[in-house]
Amino acid sequence: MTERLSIETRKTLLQPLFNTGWEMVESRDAIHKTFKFKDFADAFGWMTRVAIWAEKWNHHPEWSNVYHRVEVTLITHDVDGLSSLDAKLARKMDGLFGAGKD
Ligand SMILES: C[C@H](O)[C@H](O)[C@H]1CNC2=NC(N)=NC(=O)C2=N1
Repeated sequence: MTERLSIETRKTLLQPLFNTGWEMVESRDAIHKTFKFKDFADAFGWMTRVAIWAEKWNHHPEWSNVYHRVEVTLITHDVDGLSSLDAKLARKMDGLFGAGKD
């Protein structure tokens, strides 16, 4: 069962993400990050890799792409707020982003 993050869990799960550039969205219990790539092919390649994990975990990002930039918002719609699934997907996105550039 998916639950909204407690105050305590927010500290342990969200703080490391804030350190990598994720931010709370104003007026919504969600997190946002802008990922910037070398070009469109890198951006779309990353989105494709993320999409496979999103499907596997049945947890999907709100995102948009313009050329080499991808804007991502993560929220758990079922609970209208942040759950551990958002932290898990955010970590995966950061990991795949780091893996894409040497
Ligand atoms: C029925 C299905 O399990 C739900 O709609 C899933 C699909 N993907 C989802 N993705 C996100 N981000 N939040 C959800 O609550 C969610 N729910």
